[in-house]
Amino acid sequence: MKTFEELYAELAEKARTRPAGSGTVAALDAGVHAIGKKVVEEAAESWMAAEHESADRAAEEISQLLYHVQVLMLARGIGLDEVYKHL
Ligand SMILES: N=c1c2ncn([C@@H]3O[C@H](COP(=O)(O)OP(=O)(O)OP(=O)(O)O)[C@@H](O)[C@H]3O)c2ncn1[C@@H]1O[C@H](COP(=O)(O)O)[C@@H](O)[C@H]1O
Repeated sequence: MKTFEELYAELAEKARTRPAGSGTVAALDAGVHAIGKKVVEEAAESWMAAEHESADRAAEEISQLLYHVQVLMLARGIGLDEVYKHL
């Protein structure tokens, strides 16, 4: 288990070191447009799971949404603080 902040730190490190086999590195290389499409796809899956499936399934889809949102942030060079200041 990891927190939102711990996942962001892990993904930022992947972006910096670019290890072979990293899905995050592949997503970053695909670019903002492709990442944005994944965000929308996972948002829809989160909505459908919340409406029609168990809370655990919805939580799983939401975790994937949060992952792709973080990848989008990294692709645009947006840090956690830049988002938090708007909360
Ligand atoms: N938390 C996640 C995470 N959540 C979602 N995903 C990606 O999002 C996809 C969502 O799964 P779906 O089944 O909904 O999508 P899919 O359509 O089957 O998948 P695709 O064919 O579109 O890839 C997964 O296949 C993963 O590619 C994630 N990929 C990585 N992480 C974590 O990110 C960290 C870095 O991962 P790597 O960069 O791969 O090393 C690790 O701690 C991972 O656990």
